Amino acid sequence: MAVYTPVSAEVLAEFLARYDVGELVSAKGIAEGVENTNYLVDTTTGRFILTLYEKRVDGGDLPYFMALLDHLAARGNPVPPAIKDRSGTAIQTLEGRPACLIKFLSGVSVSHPTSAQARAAGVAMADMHAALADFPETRANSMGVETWSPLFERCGRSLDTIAPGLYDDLGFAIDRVVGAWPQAMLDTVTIHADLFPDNVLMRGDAVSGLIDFYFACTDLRVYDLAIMHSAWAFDATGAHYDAAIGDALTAGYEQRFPLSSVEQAAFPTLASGACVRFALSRAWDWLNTPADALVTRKDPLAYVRRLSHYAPELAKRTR
Ligand SMILES: Nc1ncnc2c1ncn2[C@@H]1O[C@H](COP(=O)(O)OP(=O)(O)OP(=O)(O)O)[C@@H](O)[C@H]1O
Ligand SMILES: N[C@@H](CCO)C(=O)O
Repeated sequence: MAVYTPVSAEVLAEFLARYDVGELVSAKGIAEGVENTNYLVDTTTGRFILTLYEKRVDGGDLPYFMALLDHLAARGNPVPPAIKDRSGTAIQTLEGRPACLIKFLSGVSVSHPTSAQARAAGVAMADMHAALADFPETRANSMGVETWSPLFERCGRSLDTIAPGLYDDLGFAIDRVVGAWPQAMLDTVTIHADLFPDNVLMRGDAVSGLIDFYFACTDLRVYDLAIMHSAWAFDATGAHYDAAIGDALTAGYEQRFPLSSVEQAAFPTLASGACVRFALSRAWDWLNTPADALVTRKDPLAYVRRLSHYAPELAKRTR
């Protein structure tokens, strides 16, 4: 589920009256997603997404995210900008939450992408990076390399309740990956930082939407590709790597940004960093979400297992 904050039809109709979008026809909560409340809203003029930002999105970051979406949309990237109301305001407050009405994009996110879809998604990421080259705003990565050790320590020995020995194994991996992090050697740009298959909408083999920019930040460009690679090229358990998908994704990206020898050499470390980052955020959520909550908890171990592919030297310490 992802409706943390209910919005009644009356309140929504009043909210929509600020915009030139016609009148409310129907609204229903969207089950996918875990971070924010999302409604699919139909009006007499079209279809929209209403997002109410929950705990993980800081309202103070919304102007950055919305400027980023406007920048990309203006350059032809398939992203959903927020709709502005009659006074030109995009970021609103609804039921005590920051909220935006967002352009609806057609397409579906695929759970098992084909090579052709992975290639198209790699091209779409490269197009996005090219379009962001002149985006002037910056935002620190709230899940960046310097946050991993503190978050790891906040999880603490409770990690061993997820799997015996996880505290020692993940701590070992974090030390190695952070120690080898190639920060100064690579381009720093604006990145999406969470371009999982569920954040790419597709129509057939074509990308029709890139969504969920709420981790977007200023960080290493090839780290964005590494995050995407780690998210797309494994089965759900994280134990099985699909080389055809990984290669297609990278080949699509390299049409525009061929990886230099330095980037190729850094890639396993960057991808291991992605494994650490998502293992940690999932572990934190796992430990802090009651087992009977309506939200489906994501498996941290699926990311720990991916480390064996990118960093076999860490494998003996991971499962
Ligand atoms: N602009 C859009 N156009 C069409 N569908 C959208 C749009 N934005 C969101 N959706 C739909 O809503 C779902 C949830 O959106 P989103 O991934 O942004 O939510 P979230 O709670 O931030 O999720 P996540 O767990 O991925 O962080 C998506 O899977 C997609 O089906
Ligand atoms: N994409 C993330 C969740 C949202 O940040 C994950 O699968 O762990």
